Amino acid sequence: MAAPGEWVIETDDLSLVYPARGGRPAVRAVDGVTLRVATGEILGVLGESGSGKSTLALAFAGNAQKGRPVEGFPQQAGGTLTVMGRPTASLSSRARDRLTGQVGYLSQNAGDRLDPNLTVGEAVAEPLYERDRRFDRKEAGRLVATLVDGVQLPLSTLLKQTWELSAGQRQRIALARSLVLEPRLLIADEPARGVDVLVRRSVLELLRTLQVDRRFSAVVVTSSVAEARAVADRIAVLRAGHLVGVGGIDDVLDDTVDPYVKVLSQTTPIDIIPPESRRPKQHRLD
Ligand SMILES: Nc1ncnc2c1ncn2[C@@H]1O[C@H](COP(=O)(O)OP(=O)(O)OP(=O)(O)O)[C@@H](O)[C@H]1O
Repeated sequence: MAAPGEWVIETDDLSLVYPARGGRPAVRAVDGVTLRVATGEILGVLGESGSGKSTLALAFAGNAQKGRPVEGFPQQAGGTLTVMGRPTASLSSRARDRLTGQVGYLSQNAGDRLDPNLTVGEAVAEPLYERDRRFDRKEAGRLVATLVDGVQLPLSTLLKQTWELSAGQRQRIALARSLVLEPRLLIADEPARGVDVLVRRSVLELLRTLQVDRRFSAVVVTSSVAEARAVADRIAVLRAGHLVGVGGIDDVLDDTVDPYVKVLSQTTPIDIIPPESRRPKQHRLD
């Protein structure tokens, strides 16, 4: 258990709302969530569709505020959220930009959203130049090559256009891109959702390997116990915006009386990676 001050994310009774817009009623997507993420751990977030996982991930990446939010982002309607020591509710826009720049965010479809006009090398390096137009080219090349190697793709990939890659390769490149600014915290929202089941696991295992090597903290939204086991130290389970379990995976699955968690806990054993196999030894190149 981490000592006080070693939490990279802390929420207390956090509620997140999408305000009413254009005739649509307001939606309370997250309701009264209290949890903490320790420095250096990966917290997996599980829950059925619509339970509030993506909304929580957006807030953890620094995108929720007290005032009226940008379209698509939630409003912090109650409670507190502190990310890397900074309460997020009423940051100035400059402080918010600084925070969102320090947190890596990987969305479900990040691979598909890579600019098709860029080479892979340019796509991975782009955040460096968005932050500092005069960033040293040699240093950028070194960082990008290390990351592309880290996501288990050959360096020849750097010269390809992003559209030339498979969906799984694109998602790996998106993972590399989300790490190029060397974030202390990565928020990954179902980072392998769009890719097929086998490749999906390899993306998650890669994320785990990179996290061990680079020692960042992470919150990873996943859709199955197997994926959570492959990647997370602890899990938090959401149901209809409420936190219904948090802790070690087996403890949460054993202890709960929540019907959704019960269903999760009955996932067939074949779907579950045994602990001794969690550290990937080899990666397939897809
Ligand atoms: N931009 C938005 N505007 C209004 N309501 C939204 C918005 N995004 C999500 N919601 C609503 O908030 C609730 C939680 O959605 P959220 O996407 O966080 O759930 P989720 O657990 O990530 O679901 P999924 O697994 O399907 O991605 C749902 O009722 C959803 O309809």
